[in-house]
Amino acid sequence: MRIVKSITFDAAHYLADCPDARPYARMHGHSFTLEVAIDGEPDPETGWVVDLGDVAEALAELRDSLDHRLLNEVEGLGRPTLENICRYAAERLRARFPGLARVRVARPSCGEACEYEL
Ligand SMILES: Nc1nc2c(c(=O)[nH]1)N=C([C@H](O)[C@H](O)COP(=O)(O)OP(=O)(O)OP(=O)(O)O)CN2
Ligand SMILES: [Zn+2]
Repeated sequence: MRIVKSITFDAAHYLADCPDARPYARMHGHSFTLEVAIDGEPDPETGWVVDLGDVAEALAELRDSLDHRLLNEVEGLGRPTLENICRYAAERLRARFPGLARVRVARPSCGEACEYEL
């Protein structure tokens, strides 16, 4: 089975060194959604794959590191693309949730998303 939980966050970023001086080379902001999927067999006693309360706790920590920040300054994130935000989240959640199967980061207002299948 697969359980899914998501958060939203708002953050600023810029993508320097773009070809043709694209507008996103300048600092601007987005609302992001970040969704994780965790696979596993439900425990026969608890009836859950993992406690969604634990997932909520881990996602709140992750959100704290991203929300209302300049993503270019977030340590360990690298160039703030959707791809690197997915990787950043996966690196922080993997050890705690070995069944982590997918991280999806989207910018709904732009119709853009990256899906990282682990
Ligand atoms: N492979 C990727 N390509 C691009 C990424 C990315 O994360 N991965 N990111 C960008 C820009 O950051 C992104 O497209 C946003 O650019 P922006 O100009 O801000 O987008 P919009 O104008 O469409 O969005 P608004 O919210 O309306 O400003 C580019 N490529
Ligand atoms: Zn952008």
